[in-house]
Amino acid sequence: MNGAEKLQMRESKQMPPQIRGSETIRVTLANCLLCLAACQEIQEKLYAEINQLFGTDPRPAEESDFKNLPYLDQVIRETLRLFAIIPAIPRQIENDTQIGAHLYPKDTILIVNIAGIHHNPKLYPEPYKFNPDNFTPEAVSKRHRHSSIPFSAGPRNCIGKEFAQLMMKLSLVALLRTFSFHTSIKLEDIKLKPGPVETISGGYPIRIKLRDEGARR
Ligand code: HEM
Repeated sequence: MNGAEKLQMRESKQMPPQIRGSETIRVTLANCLLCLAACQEIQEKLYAEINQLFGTDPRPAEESDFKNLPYLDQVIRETLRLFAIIPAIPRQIENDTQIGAHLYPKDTILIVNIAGIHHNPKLYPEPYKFNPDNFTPEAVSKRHRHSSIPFSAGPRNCIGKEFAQLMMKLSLVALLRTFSFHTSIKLEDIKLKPGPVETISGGYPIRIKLRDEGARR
């Protein structure tokens, strides 16, 4: 079986279509723009990083640029922490398994609570605040490597992870170079709507402004 056939088989047998497609990217990008609109100082810090790299050069971003945009990476990782769009995943265990004080018999279905991990105050002291500094190299080095798992972990993790991150970075750079985003919504007032991909209930208003011609690159 070649790589494409394997991917097709995994897609058709395992996952609801929303989880494996562009829906995940669309929802995460919308969540990210809302976070940036609600936190202007973070949006401007990100814009400054992008502006410093591109200056007056009108060329579009490409993959090799992203090693020079560390704050962009932090912003996306923090968005996926705060809004774990796939908040939980099931796992059926193959053998009797001891976890802490509990012995789970073979075939038990356990739920990995991704959102619970991401909002654990022992890992993130202010779990409901949008704070990309949760993902500075220093902060990451102090936490367990599975303290942020929006794409799951292990051999069955998300096969589209790299593609999704690339698409989100390309889109955000293009959007932020041209527009600024504004809202009066407070992130703490947002309600989530459960589904295969968790979205924000009822939508939310964002004002999009064209950046000044002088500031725009
Ligand atoms: C922000 C974007 C995305 C997030 C947060 C995300 C998250 C996840 C998660 C949590 C899983 C479950 C893995 C598990 O059960 O351990 C998964 C599986 C999967 N994802 Fe994604 N995903 C995203 C984008 C994508 C994209 C763009 C594609 C396709 C190009 C994709 C393809 C898949 C496939 C095929 C699986 C099933 C893997 C398997 O069962 O072996 N995902 N994803």
